[in-house]
Amino acid sequence: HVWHPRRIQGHFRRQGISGPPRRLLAGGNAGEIRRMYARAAQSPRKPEFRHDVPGSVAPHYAQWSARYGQSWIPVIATSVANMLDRWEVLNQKNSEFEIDVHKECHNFSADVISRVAFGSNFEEGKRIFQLQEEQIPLVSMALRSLYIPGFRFLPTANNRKRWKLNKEIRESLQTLIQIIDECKTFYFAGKETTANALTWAILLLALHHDWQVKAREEVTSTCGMQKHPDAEDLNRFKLVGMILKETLRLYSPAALINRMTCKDVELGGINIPAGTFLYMPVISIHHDAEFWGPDADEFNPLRFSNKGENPAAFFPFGLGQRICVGQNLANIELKLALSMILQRFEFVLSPSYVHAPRLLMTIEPQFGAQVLLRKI
Ligand code: HEM
Repeated sequence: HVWHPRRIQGHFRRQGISGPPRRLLAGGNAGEIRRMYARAAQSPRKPEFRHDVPGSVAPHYAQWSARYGQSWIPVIATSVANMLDRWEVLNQKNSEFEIDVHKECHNFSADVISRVAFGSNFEEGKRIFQLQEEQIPLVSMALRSLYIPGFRFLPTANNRKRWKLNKEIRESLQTLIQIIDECKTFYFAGKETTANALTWAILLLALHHDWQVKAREEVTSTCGMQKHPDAEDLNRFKLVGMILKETLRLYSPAALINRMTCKDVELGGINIPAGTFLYMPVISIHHDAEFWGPDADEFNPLRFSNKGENPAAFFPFGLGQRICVGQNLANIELKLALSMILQRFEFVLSPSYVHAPRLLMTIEPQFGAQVLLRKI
């Protein structure tokens, strides 16, 4: 009873998440919560009919979240900082040095999804990510090849390899937690998409140096060159936000969204029978000159400067009931990582970078994303 809360508190502290101090033998923070409610109830009645409800209804949340912050940001910032510290070590001669940011971004987003969703770090989840990475080309091939009913049950070499990987992933996760399939989606959806979005954002800013300079100015004028951005800083990063949207438009990691009709439907005046496999071509809609104008294929973050977005033309996170549950996390993660990279490094494309976007479940640079960095 006494040790368990301390262990839990230690567990969160190690991940950079602090909270109110624990009171020994007082039922955790229950006493403090009771006092906060009592104070809220005694505070003078307000003459006006105002709607600032949370302070009276959830006083402990209002006060603690203001004092200790919301949890993702410091955790993710620690993860970015670890990556950037490693980059600095590579830069011992204090000159320009090359990094494949594609690999780096994958390790980073793997670390983040492990920490925020599973409470472990990348080292512990490594085997699961390796196995899922091996699965990507197999699944990608299976999706593209001719469909023969029952084929996926035949013991072909490819299928046997898929089954074996699946079994190993399942066994690795079983030791961690019980809701296996949800966890597989979380690991995969949380890592690949975000890693590739960050990779493309870095490549685009390496190519468009003017935007890199403007974005860096925005970041450093808001929170300097040292401080890890907090939630309020992130809200002020308008240009960084526009750059990320433009990245998600041009290189939408989820390039195609699949659906299978479960009953006969009519769509746009066409009858579609049950069991038809449909693609929503997100990437093509994001590049449609009819909607975006003649510069649809150009990098122009300004197009996101004022007007609200049209969800029929811009939906990198999907739409409707199955919209991405990780959208919020992804946006915070991308903004934090990009702004912290801008604080510490200047970068240009390396001559060894070869532009070859390809779809392998998500859109990735086929030969890596080599950029030359220089510490600021
Ligand atoms: C830039 C990053 C990301 C992009 C572009 C993205 C995109 C998407 C899209 C388009 C869908 C809908 C798929 C469909 O309708 O069939 C989706 C679903 C999903 N995403 Fe993301 N995602 C991103 C990051 C994340 C992260 C960080 C997580 C993990 C926390 C995550 C977890 C999920 C899950 C669990 C679903 C399935 C939701 C459901 O079916 O109800 N995603 N994502």
